[in-house]
Formats: sequence, C-alpha cells, structure tokens
Amino acid sequence: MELALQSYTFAVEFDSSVPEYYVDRAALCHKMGKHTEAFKDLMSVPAEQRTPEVYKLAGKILTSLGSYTMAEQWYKEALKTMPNDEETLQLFQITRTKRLYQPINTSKWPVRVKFMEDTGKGIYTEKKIEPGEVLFRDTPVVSAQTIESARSSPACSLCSRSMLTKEFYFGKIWDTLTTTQRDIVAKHWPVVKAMTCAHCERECYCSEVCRDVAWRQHHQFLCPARNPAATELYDFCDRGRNIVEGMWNSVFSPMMLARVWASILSVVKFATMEEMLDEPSEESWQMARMPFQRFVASGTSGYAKTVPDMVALMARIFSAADDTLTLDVTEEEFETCYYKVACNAQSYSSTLYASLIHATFVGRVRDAPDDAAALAFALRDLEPPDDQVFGGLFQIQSCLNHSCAKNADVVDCQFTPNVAGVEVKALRWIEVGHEVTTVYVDTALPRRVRRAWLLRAYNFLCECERCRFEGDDGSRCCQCGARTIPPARSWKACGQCRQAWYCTPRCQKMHWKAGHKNVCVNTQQQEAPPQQEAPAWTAMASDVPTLNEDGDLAPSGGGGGEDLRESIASNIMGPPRALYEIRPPENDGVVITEINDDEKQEASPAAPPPGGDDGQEVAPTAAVAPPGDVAVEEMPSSAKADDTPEQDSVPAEASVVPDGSLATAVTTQPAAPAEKAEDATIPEATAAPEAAAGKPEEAAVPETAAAAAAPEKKAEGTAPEVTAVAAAEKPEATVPETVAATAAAAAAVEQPEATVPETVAAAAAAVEQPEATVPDTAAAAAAAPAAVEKPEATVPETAAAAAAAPAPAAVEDQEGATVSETAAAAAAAVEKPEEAPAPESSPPPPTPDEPAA
Ligand SMILES: C[S@@+](CC[C@H](N)C(=O)[O-])C[C@H]1O[C@@H](n2cnc3c(N)ncnc32)[C@H](O)[C@@H]1O
Repeated sequence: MELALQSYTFAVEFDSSVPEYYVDRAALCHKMGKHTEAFKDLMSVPAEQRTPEVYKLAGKILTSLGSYTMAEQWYKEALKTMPNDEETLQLFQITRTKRLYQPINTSKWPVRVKFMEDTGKGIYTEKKIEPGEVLFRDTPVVSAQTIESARSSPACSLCSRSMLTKEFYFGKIWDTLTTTQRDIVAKHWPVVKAMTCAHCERECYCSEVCRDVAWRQHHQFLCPARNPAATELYDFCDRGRNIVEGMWNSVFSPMMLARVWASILSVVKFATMEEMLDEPSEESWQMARMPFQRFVASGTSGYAKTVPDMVALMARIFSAADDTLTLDVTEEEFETCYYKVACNAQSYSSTLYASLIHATFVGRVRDAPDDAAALAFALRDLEPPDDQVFGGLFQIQSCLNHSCAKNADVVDCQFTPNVAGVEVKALRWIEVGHEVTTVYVDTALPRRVRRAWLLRAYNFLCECERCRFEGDDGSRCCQCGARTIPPARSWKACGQCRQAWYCTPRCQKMHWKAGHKNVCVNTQQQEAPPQQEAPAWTAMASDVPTLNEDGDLAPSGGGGGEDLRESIASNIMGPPRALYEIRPPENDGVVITEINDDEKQEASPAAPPPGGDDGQEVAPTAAVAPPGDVAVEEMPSSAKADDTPEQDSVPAEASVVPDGSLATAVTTQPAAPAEKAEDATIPEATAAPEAAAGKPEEAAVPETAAAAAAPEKKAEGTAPEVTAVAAAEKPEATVPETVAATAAAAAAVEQPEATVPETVAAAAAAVEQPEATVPDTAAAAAAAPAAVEKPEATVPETAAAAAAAPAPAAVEDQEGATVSETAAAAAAAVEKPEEAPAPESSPPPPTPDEPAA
C-alpha cells in the first residue's frame, strides 16, 4: 500500500488539477487509517467538482474520525444526487446511530444505558435493586422555570431554589400591614436574598455565583439590556400564557428553547476565544451542540408553522445575540429543538421549596403566641405558596422509558446548595438486567386513552405489561380476541380491575396466568380521577384523546387499526408535550412524582375480590347486553345468585371460528379440577349492569373457595420481556441491515472507549454546510408504512431506507432526519393484538394441578 501511496502522490504532484488523483489517494489513505490526510485530499477537490462518491468517501472518513455530525452532512450531500443509494443510506444510518447512542457515563451508578431496537435508549440495571434504592442522580444540561410557576413562585433562575420573599408572599396585603406587623414578619421570615441580573431586572438569582454562571451559560445572549430582541421573550413569559395556541405546556417554557441556543452560542464563543480565532470553527459548533444531540425528538414537522411569531422572535434574538456570533433559528432548527425539549423535559425543583420557607415562617410565628396574635388577621386569607417548578433536560434521566407499570420514580434532589437535580429511585425489587421505567402519562386513565396520549405526545404505541394485559372495552375478549355479537355487547369485565374482558371463565383464567395477575389492580384503590384533582396536566390531557368522532381510538374497541391510523393522520396534529408532572411534596417534602403514581397500588397490593360482592359488581364501562343475545347465553350459567361455586357445573365456552367471529355453538366441557391457590385469586368477571340485573345467574363467573385469597404481588421487572414481545410484534420486517445498524449501535453503547473522537480540526475547517436541518414532513410521517429515517426531506422513502432504519422510536436529531415508529406501524400493532405472540412472561404449561385448558 505504501508503494501505491507513493504512486498516487506522484500523480498528484504531476498534475494537481486532476481531482481523481486526490480522490484515489484519499481512498487509499482512508484504507491505511490515515484519515486526516485522506480528508485533506478530499478538500483539495473543488466544491463544484465533488461527485456523490466524493461526498460518500468524506462521510466514511469523518465517521472514522468520530466526527459523526459532519459525516452525516456529507452523506446527505451524497444522497442529494443519489437518493436511492443503499450503501450511503446504510452508512448514514449507522453514523447517526453511533452519534445518538454513544455511551452515556453511568459508571457511578448500578445502571447502564443500553440501546434497544424498539424503544431506543433505555436504562437497565447492573445488579438486583432494592425498593427505595437510588438508581442514579442527574443534573440538568439546561433548564428554565415554567411560565406558570415563575408567576406564582419566584426562584433562582439558575439553581432553582425558592426566592419566596415576604413581600412576594404577602403580595397586596403587604402594603396594608402596619409597621409592627411587618417587623414581626421580617423577624420570622427565613432569610431569602434575591438579586437580579446586573444589567436587567428580568432574572433573579440567589447568589453572585449563580448570577455569574448564568451569565456565562446563557444570559449574556438573552439579557434584554444587551439584546433588546429578548425583551419580547421575557414579556411573553411574564404574561403567563403557558399555553400558546394550545402548545406550550406547564413543563417547559420557550425560555428553555432560548437557553438551549444560548448555551450553544456560549460554548462556541468561549472556544473561539480560546483558539484565538476570528471566526468560530466548525469543530466548536459541533462540540457546542454535542450535549443536545443525544436527546431524541419525536414529532412531525409543521409545528413551527403553528407558532410563527415565536419562531420569528427566536430568529430575531439569535441573529443579534452577539457582536460576532449569530445562530440561524430556521423553522427546522426551531422544530428540532422544540421536539427535543418536548420529548425529554423533566420537571423538577430545588428541594429548597417555597413551601419550606413558608412552613418555617409559620412554625416560627406559632412558637411566638403574641406574634401569632398580631398577625392572625393578616394571615387569615393567605394560602400556602406554590412551589417553584423548573423544566430541565437531563442526560441520563432522559433515557428513562415509559411503562404504565413503572418501577421507578423521579424525585427532586439537591446536590449542593447551588445545584439541584433529580434522583431516580426504585419502587420495588428490580432484577439485574431489567429495564428501569417511569411513567409519562396518568396511569389511572384507561388503556386506550393512555396509549392515544403516548402515541400523540411521544410517538410510540405502549406495549408495556399493563397495556398487554388490559383491554380497551368489553367488545373483545382479552384472551382469545373473540368479539361480541353485536359489537355493542360487552363481555364480562375482570371483577377487580375492570380493565380486562373475557368471553369465558376459561379465557379469564388463561389471561390471568399469562400475565393479567401481574397488572391487575383494583381501580377503586387508585387515586381520585384527574378531573377531581385538576392538576396542570388535566388541562393538557383533556384535549388529547379526541381520536375520532366518538372519542375512541376505534369503534367498539378492540383496537381497530384503521381507525387508529386514520385518527392519527387526521387528529394527531399537535406536537408532543412532556407529561411529567410535579406533585406537591409529600411527607418528607421532597417528593416529585409523575402524573400518576401507581406505586401506591404496588405498595399495597389490591385487596382480594370481596366475597360474593365483587362478583356482583359491574364494570362501569360495560355495555348493555340485550336479553336473549347469543353471547349472553354463552356465558356461564353455573353462577348462582349466592355465588356458590358449582364444581361440577360446566361453564359453556364461547368458541371462535377461524374468521374471528364468535361461534354460536356451545360446547360443554368437563368440570375444572380444584384450582391452585394462584389461580384461585382471579377476580371474577363482572357483567354489564343491565345484564347483571336481568340475569343474576349470569352475573359472575363461579367463585372458587380460594377466591378471597390475596392476589399475587405484581411480577417485577418484566420490561425485557415486554421489549422482546413488542419487537416480535412489530409489523415491519427487521432486515439484516437493520440488525447490523442496531448491532453497531449496541456496540457503540457498550464500548465507552469508542467515544473519544480523534481530532477533526482539518475536517471541521473544510465543512461547508454545518447545520442543514431537515425534519420529516407531517405527510411523510403519516403516510409512511414502515419506520423510515430520511436523511433529507427530499430523499424519497424507499424500501432501502425503511430497511436501514435502526431505531423504530421516533428519533429526530439536531440535523433533522427522523427515525420513526410511524403511526401506521403503531396502528398495525394495535390492529392485531390477538395475533401477538404469547408473551414471554407467560407461565409454563399448566401442571396437573392446574385447570385443564
Ligand atoms: C424521554 S425519551 C426516552 C429515551 C429514549 N428511548 C431515547 O432513545 O432517548 C422518550 C422517547 O422514548 C421512546 N419511548 C419511551 N418509552 C417507550 C416505550 N415504552 N415504548 C417505545 N418507545 C418508548 C419514545 O420514542 C419517546 O418519544
């Protein structure tokens, strides 16, 4: 090879105007591992003479240099002229995967970030975890107080500790207090020293340290005194409109987006100064963007068009951010950043809460009876303050995937007085290698609504254990998939959770064993419904599940795929929103939980179905069963009004004919043998109210003697099985290329040492188009039948592109292309739940003790 290199060098020196000589030498150098020389050679080819092959080779070289972002740019250039070139598409995907899934350092913690094909990055345990154990802690890369909270609860803009001053708390009342009363308040109010930015009044800090750090990190570009365009942004936030055209939510404000760009600029500015350059280098841009590149962004493009004023405002702010530096906030740039934040923002607080300040004050006043008497009137109508709430982007925490049966909680955590963040704690035992999950949605909601929510907001169809072992409504048997005839009828619901329906006791039993027992909870033990609590998220949730005219994902339940698909195309117009919800502190005053904490149910396993009563309870959602209907006749006739188990009676079985419809023929089977204790805990199925009233003998599955026994505790840590099943169910065929890409991703994830990029200075200097942002179009996302990652909006979707997509979860990175589990794919998965392979968590075949199946 050395000889060949000499020949090429001779050729180049002989006639330096022939681009092919450079290209050939670059290819050889690349082969020989001389990547920097190779790239220099390519840069000698004038831009107008660069062929797609040159761009492709440049992509390969830059990938070898670990400069993935730039490599992607060059592949994109190549794809502009040869959009169907499979090799380039493949290389593009691999590079992107490498960039997105480079290892995240969790070496201090008993967890590891791993990449799974169906769920993307996730957090997995490295050892068996105890309930309550801290899995990891994390601090935000960027954060901002939510608009809502900023108005009601002042806090240090950087470290998020509460800055609730007495004047703020007393508000208008303050002016009505006598001097004596004010003195008393001042005596007992904890010291809260707040200071503003040295240049503007718009930011509040707890200390000079926070003020200085904030200045360097972002405020230098956003201070209205320095950048007048930013005034409008502050005004916007001050007006307290946390919902802009129904889009902004209470978890993050546009200020967070502005801080993302500002912090990128600040790194670039610093690097440029350090390197004593006149202009920022491409490398410094890349380095500055790096912390944000790993965050996935789910969403379809078009959002920027719904908030054009905000896009224009951000563009104005960053076009004048600094004398020498500008950042072009295009629609694409805006959307990418928006979706990253929407998909990953986690709300959190400093544990130095407003309520803590208030409680301290109240406690001190109480301890001084004279002072209490003097203030009694003034304090009469004052409510305790709201706590401050921030939204933040966290590197590790953002890798937590969702499960409706979460096994971990995200709680507030204070690292130092000036650094707050979150810690993730196990809610129960988690086996080694199992996934750590949290919830993104109110898990008290029915399955259909939860899934619609998640699909809309996060672009994935939840296949967690709960979703797999609950149904949508009574028209479809959760075990065998048999549908009622007519569809308005309802099968009997699980008497305990009422979230699963069965055509026969046998199906109920099978489903129980297969996994329903792990997720079955008594809905009455769940928390009050969201409407009653009216936390911030209900306002958001209420406008989400309108998926079709009936407000359903599918008519008559059963997860009809077409309807879901259509509704997604027609109704899922809005962008994702983060649903993490902060709750008022409980007990120790530092608890932050997500929207709904089903840990309470987990902590206190659902009570057994109460005697005969439970069997008589009816599912609130059960439909009316017309008397004399075929399905009613097929239900067990053995259940007596007093629910005495009738051991030798025979529940008639509904059978399903191959086309999935319910056969009217009723078969008789031998009586089931005595059940094992495990089986005996199955809550009896309950029928629709009218059916129960009209036909008491059909109201319940015969209750067994052991039915009062407590149901088994939930199985723990089943996530890997869930993952496996979800993968197995995926409608898209997984082609070898995908496997290869995934393997590459996994390898990248698992090899921390592979992360250190070589120097890319030469490459950086030469790159022409650093940041072309090209998100998917909404139409493409809706229409794409398979997961497709498109390096350019202009690159047609091809089978090859679909095959090459390494990650089904929607992943839109800074540069825009999207790996998406499309609506169609999701819909297909919903459409055929009855055809799903048996869950891996299914129990072994029945033992002789168990009832015959
Ligand atoms: C906060 S991120 C979680 C980490 C993410 N998996 C990643 O690769 O960065 C949220 C995104 O993860 C994916 N996700 C989370 N939970 C999931 C689940 N249960 N099934 C499939 N995808 C999931 C979705 O794409 C969602 O938009």
